Amino acid sequence: MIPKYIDSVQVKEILTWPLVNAAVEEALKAIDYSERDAANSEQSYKQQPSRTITTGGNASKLLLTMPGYVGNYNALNAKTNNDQLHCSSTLACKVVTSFTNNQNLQPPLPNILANVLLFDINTGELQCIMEGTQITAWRTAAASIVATKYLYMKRFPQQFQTPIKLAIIGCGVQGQSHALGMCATFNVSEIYLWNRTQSKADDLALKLQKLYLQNSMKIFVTKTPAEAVREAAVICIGTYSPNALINYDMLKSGDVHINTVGAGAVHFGEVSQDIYDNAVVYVDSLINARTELKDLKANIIGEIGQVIREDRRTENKCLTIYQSLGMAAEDATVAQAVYNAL
Ligand SMILES: NC(=O)C1=CN([C@@H]2O[C@H](COP(=O)(O)OP(=O)(O)OC[C@H]3O[C@@H](n4cnc5c(N)ncnc54)[C@H](OP(=O)(O)O)[C@@H]3O)[C@@H](O)[C@H]2O)C=CC1
Ligand SMILES: O=C([O-])C1=[NH+]CCC1
Repeated sequence: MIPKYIDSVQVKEILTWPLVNAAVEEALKAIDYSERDAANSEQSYKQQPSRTITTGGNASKLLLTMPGYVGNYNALNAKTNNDQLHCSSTLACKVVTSFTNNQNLQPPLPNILANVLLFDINTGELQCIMEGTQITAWRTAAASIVATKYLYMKRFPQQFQTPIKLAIIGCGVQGQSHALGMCATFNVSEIYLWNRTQSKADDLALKLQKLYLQNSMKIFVTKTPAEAVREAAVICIGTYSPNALINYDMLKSGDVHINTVGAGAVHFGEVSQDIYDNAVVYVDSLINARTELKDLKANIIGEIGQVIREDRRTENKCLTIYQSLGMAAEDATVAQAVYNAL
């Protein structure tokens, strides 16, 4: 069988926030294969060994391989208006590069470029190679959305309808997808945008203005990260900064939720140590956290998936962090949803 190639145009046509949020929530929720209860036929489970990171000459050029399996999960069917669930399994491997000089090329290329290999679950044949750059941008934001839903929005009686003030620190690919996904999913009353190069924050503000013309959402571009987070209840931060961009004194109170998805040489560092010192921290994957976050001094409570499975609530007034590394199971369920919809 010759595998199909599914390009970014085809992928983009299928991606919607309800579809991606649901697929990512299933991936996060699935229990680790080693902990599954074989007698429970209802249980979804996943296997995603620690990803490999290969340097392409130096630390600014990385290749990550991310294999993942999710079994027995509830998949939405995009062909039937996203509302019908069916039991599904998926096996995939994402190969993704992070080449941080790409943005300086003429014309520039995204720093993060990805492809997802999707396999036939019965025969192991390669079904398709799917362009995965958009999938990476959307699924990372979706994981932050799911984390915000469980770690922050559940504190309020009105839950997801509660108006929130949102800060976006870094308006690159991740900042943009976080802004668009958060505004599409939650009732964002005010959004504060900061980017080192201000023109990117201005462009994102214009895009949001056009999309939310009829809406009362207020949009601000700020000169500093401190101004952006001063009022914010939810903060999304996704940059390559090697130094912390926000610290504890900048926050409005200790009742804030932070999604941190990027960093410089390591997968953390854009948020200062005093924020970690005061926060309860959840990760997407403990397996990857054990290696990639081994130097992070933080109170890591566990995986966000456990909070979802137990429908557990965090305390009403606390500082929570969703420390995102990105995991293969998310890529697998989203790529499978796209493949099924074509
Ligand atoms: N957790 C996950 O699943 C994933 C994490 N990531 C991570 O997210 C981060 C962002 O990726 P992506 O959005 O694709 O990258 P982009 O290149 O699109 O954006 C990078 C952003 O970082 C900013 N930046 C870079 N250096 C600094 C600095 N020293 N100080 C302040 N801001 C800085 C850039 O600002 P400027 O515009 O001024 O250059 C830009 O806003 C990366 O760390 C990446 O590894 C990416 C994918 C998945
Ligand atoms: O999960 C992912 O795809 C990535 N995490 C960091 C760079 C890319």
